[in-house]
Amino acid sequence: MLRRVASSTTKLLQQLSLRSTAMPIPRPFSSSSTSKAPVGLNLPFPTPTDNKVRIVEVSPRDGLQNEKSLVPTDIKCELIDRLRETGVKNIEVTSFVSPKWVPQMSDAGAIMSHVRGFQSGSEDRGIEYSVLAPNQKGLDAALASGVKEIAIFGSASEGFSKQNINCTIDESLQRFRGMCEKALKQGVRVRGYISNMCACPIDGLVDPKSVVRMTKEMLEMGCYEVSVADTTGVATPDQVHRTLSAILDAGVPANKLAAHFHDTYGTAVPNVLVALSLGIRTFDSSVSGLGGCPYAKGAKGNVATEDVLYLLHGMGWETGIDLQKMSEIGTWVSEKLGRENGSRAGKAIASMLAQKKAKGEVKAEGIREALKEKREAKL
Ligand SMILES: CC(C)(COP(=O)([O-])OP(=O)([O-])OC[C@H]1O[C@@H](n2cnc3c(N)ncnc32)[C@H](O)[C@@H]1OP(=O)([O-])[O-])[C@@H](O)C(=O)NCCC(=O)NCCSC(=O)C[C@@](C)(O)CC(=O)[O-]
Repeated sequence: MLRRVASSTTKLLQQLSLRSTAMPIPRPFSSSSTSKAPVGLNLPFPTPTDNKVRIVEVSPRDGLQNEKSLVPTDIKCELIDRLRETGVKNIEVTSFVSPKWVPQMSDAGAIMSHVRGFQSGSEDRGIEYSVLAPNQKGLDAALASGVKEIAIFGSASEGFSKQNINCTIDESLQRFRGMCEKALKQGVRVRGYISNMCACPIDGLVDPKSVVRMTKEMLEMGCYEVSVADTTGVATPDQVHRTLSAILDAGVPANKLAAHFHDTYGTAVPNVLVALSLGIRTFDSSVSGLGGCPYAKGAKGNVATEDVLYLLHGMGWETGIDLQKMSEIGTWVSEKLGRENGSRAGKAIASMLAQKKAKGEVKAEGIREALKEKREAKL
């Protein structure tokens, strides 16, 4: 997400009547929009028949695509290797996009040849690896690299569509149709992404109708699921509720949707809760909250996987992912990239473990006991 979008302080700021700070604060939305506040939020606790949530770990792609310095390919491969040990079943590993615009992803072929190593051998643990493809050229390169799943990505707003993928919404849908046809014929699954589910950094507020239309078209053309994204992390839970409800009210089943939140204003975890309360059971997230929005200084990355896991596991939802291992990856990758760990849960867990270890009270793998002790101490 890129060049053509660099100085986007325009309509959204005007609509929000805010100072031209790095990112607009989305507070005035509710007064100016026609949205009705949700009547009440029923906390989404699991039941014996509905207790599983699927996490799509997007750190190798969305988490790294905006890193300023090129991350060495072997670090990316090690990140994937480590993620494989956590129990996560979906990893978005890279994207076949123009290296002119996203040099960080220019090693997509090398990443896929690493991934092919597990897919072809006995190492396959039922993990699905996906890659982004923006056009036929990207699709052909992805297919040649042996992918089994691609993700196409469009925007619910025209401004962003033109700047990110160099075409209008209509053109993008037409392009995606051809890509889907070709991928599906070769037995490759297709996932759809829709950016700017509530607001666009260029066009301002986004009409849910546009998100509904794109979701329906992407499903019709053969996407097995559509991930609806708050690209710049400005949406508040009422806005997310409004847009997701509009999609569901249009007849799209919740199990065909995923939610993809960024955490610029700290609303990503509450937004996960809202999506969960509406029946959505698939969430994209990035270890240690890696990622960032190139459109606005100060914008943060994807919602941190550790924060989502802490929320879900604490409420009784099952993800099959080991929070301790994920937190350790968060610490490791933050150090490798010279970044602060962007996960609150990850940092808290790391510091609790460090204290315990310093006192000789816990071994490296003893975090579950440490968390249990903490919980019992609270009771
Ligand atoms: C959109 C296009 C494809 C338009 O590509 P284009 O229409 O060909 O125009 P262009 O001017 O951008 O093309 C520039 C050069 O890239 C080449 N090119 C063109 N396509 C490819 C390709 N697939 N692989 C390799 N090279 C490619 C193309 O042939 C040309 O080569 P040149 O003639 O200069 O030598 C290109 O601009 C591009 O790849 N842009 C990058 C888009 C991108 O990666 N955006 C970020 C990911 S989306 C995202 O993060 C949102 C998401 C999914 O996370 C959800 C959310 O949070 O919102």
